[in-house]
Amino acid sequence: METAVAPVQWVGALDRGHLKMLDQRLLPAEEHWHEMSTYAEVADGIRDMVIRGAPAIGIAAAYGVALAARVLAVEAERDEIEEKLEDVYDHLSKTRPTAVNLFWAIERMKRTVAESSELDAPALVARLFEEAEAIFTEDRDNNLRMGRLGADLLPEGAKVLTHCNTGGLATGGYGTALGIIRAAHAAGKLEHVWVDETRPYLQGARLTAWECMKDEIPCTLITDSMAAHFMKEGEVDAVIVGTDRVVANGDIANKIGTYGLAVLCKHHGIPFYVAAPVSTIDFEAQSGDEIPIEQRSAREVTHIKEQAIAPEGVQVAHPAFDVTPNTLVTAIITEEGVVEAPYRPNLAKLRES
Ligand SMILES: CSC[C@H]1O[C@H](OP(=O)(O)O)[C@H](O)[C@@H]1O
Repeated sequence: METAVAPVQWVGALDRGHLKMLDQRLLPAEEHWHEMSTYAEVADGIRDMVIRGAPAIGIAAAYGVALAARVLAVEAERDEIEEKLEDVYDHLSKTRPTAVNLFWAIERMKRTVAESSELDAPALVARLFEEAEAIFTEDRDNNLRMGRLGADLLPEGAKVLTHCNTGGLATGGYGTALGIIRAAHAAGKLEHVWVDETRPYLQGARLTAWECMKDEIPCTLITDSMAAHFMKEGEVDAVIVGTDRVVANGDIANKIGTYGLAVLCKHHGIPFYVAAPVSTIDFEAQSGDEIPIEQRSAREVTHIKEQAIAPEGVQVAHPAFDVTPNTLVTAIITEEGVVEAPYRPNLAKLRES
């Protein structure tokens, strides 16, 4: 039975309910859900990585817009709501810069408002909650399709290595790369998953290992520095990662450490697959050079929880993502199909989907 946990859940009636958000900073030790009723709370949750993962960030932002409209509708008429939502879009879009799903979801909510000019304020609020729910359920359905397509690429008895967390916690509740791993496991094709701990934020150790153990997927936690060794020992048949942004030429941004895995795969002749819903494709950006790379705090590198693991005042670099050139990508697995090089024309076909 699939036990993938969705990172957000709407609870209660639309007019009185709230958004539950699982605090992923506390996993695996504690499952704590925040109750959110304002877009500012949702924005803080995204910025502080209470919720993280490209699709999950987009879903949360969509609910943030709907919550904002609900508050505005108490006193404002429809047209004033549309005007005031501009500040909400701006506030949410400034939370994190790399995952394109955030901007994709905000734009989709903005388009929904523009296309609902005939609705009065209460009806507009209801329509926005409907759209946020659609973004959520479409993502999970896309994950399931992506999972099946990706699992078909793997050999029987596959030993797969993955990086960061791309499971239910990062999406609408099934996963992109971890969704493929889930599907392969369900099909009896998966022997083993090597789970990169993914320093410094430890999404692999804290989140992916937690999801795999809940689903009884055989996994081994390794430090990021061990990946090369296991590839050299012939213990890795494929690497599957998620992504925060695919651009028009097939370059991809993903959690820091991904580029190194792609180079290792090239050296060892191991397929390097990227799992990406179409919502993660930025068709406007032409190459990876255009992808904004989030720089996060020094403390996330120098401390684990409250324990310092480096001398106070040491200089720290913390790019949270890196860019892998399309030349190192074996295939991009989307819900619309498996995309191979040449990426620019083949990705462009997805634009109409
Ligand atoms: C389903 S793709 C998730 C993607 O997002 C992660 O970044 P973060 O944990 O900082 O939001 C990582 O890059 C994953 O591949």
